[in-house]
Amino acid sequence: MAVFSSIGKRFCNQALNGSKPSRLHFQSIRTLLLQSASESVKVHRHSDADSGIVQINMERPEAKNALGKDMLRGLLNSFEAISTDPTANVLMICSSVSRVFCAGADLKERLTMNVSEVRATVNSLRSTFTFLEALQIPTIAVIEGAALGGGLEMALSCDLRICGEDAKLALPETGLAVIPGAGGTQRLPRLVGKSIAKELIFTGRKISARDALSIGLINYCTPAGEAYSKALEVARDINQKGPVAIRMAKRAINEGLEVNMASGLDVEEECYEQTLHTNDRLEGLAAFAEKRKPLYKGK
Ligand SMILES: C/C(=C\C(=O)SCCNC(=O)CCNC(=O)[C@H](O)C(C)(C)COP(=O)(O)OP(=O)(O)OC[C@H]1O[C@@H](n2cnc3c(N)ncnc32)[C@H](O)[C@@H]1OP(=O)(O)O)CC(=O)O
Repeated sequence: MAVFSSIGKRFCNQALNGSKPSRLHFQSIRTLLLQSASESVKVHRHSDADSGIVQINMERPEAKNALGKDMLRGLLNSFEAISTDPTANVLMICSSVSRVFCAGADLKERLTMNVSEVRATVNSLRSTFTFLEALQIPTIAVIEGAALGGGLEMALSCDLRICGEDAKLALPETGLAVIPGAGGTQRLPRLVGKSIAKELIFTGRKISARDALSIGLINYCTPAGEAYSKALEVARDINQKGPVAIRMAKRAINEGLEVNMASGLDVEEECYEQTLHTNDRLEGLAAFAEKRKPLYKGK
């Protein structure tokens, strides 16, 4: 489905949470509703100079964006569609629900499941977030309010995390007598180190955006309500770069960090090679020589 829409004032929950609005809240951001992946997941494409920026909005207010079956299916469908779209350059994952990014696993649905259904659901959460992490394009989690359990695990699967200062982040699963099962035990320590990750997972403690910034869990802590504006600024910056270069830089970093330095440098060489034969590389040099902005086509 493709419907022109404007996500202007309600593009993300920060516009609804009663906090002081930033200038950007009053801009109408023109987007195209590409896909209603499910009742609770909507995919928008930004237009004009921002085409290349794709945005997923989670919209399940009655359950604070908890990851029930419909939401999870919608997210996976969206990620799959974006993975095959050569014109998508950067993805922002947002919430349309006030004061919450995502409340994690759907605990009411979970109550009705037997052991094998729980196992299948957790496996599905884990594989969906692994798919998200493996997307070739940069991904940004835009967090205002609560990012808890599976909600934080989704954000951990993104490349960047940008939070309003009222955000609260936690992996509270041990308080429910389970462990973070959607990648949290693996991605959190890789990001913040073993010792801090253990403390956060053992205690389930909620931390503020400022504390999250200080331990390297997030990239920016903005004034409350301004995470979206900052994320859009970063997305616009990325969207203007050579698309093949951005994909190759992400691949080189992700694959290189899983191996030793010598093999990592081989990965870098292989990724550089992919940029060598693009018209965009020549366009970058021509634009420099002609003192103008480059116009990249992703080829
Ligand atoms: C991925 C794996 C595990 C997990 O993710 S475990 C889940 C971890 N998440 C939580 O423990 C969060 C629980 N929710 C809250 O702490 C709060 O609801 C909130 C998100 C901080 C919001 O608080 P607020 O006061 O604004 O709202 P309410 O608490 O009144 O909630 C409104 C409404 O939403 C329902 N709800 C909230 N969270 C969930 C949820 N996770 N699942 C289902 N429903 C949720 C809440 O019950 C209220 O509904 P009512 O019918 O109105 O009571 C690993 C693995 O998979 O195992």
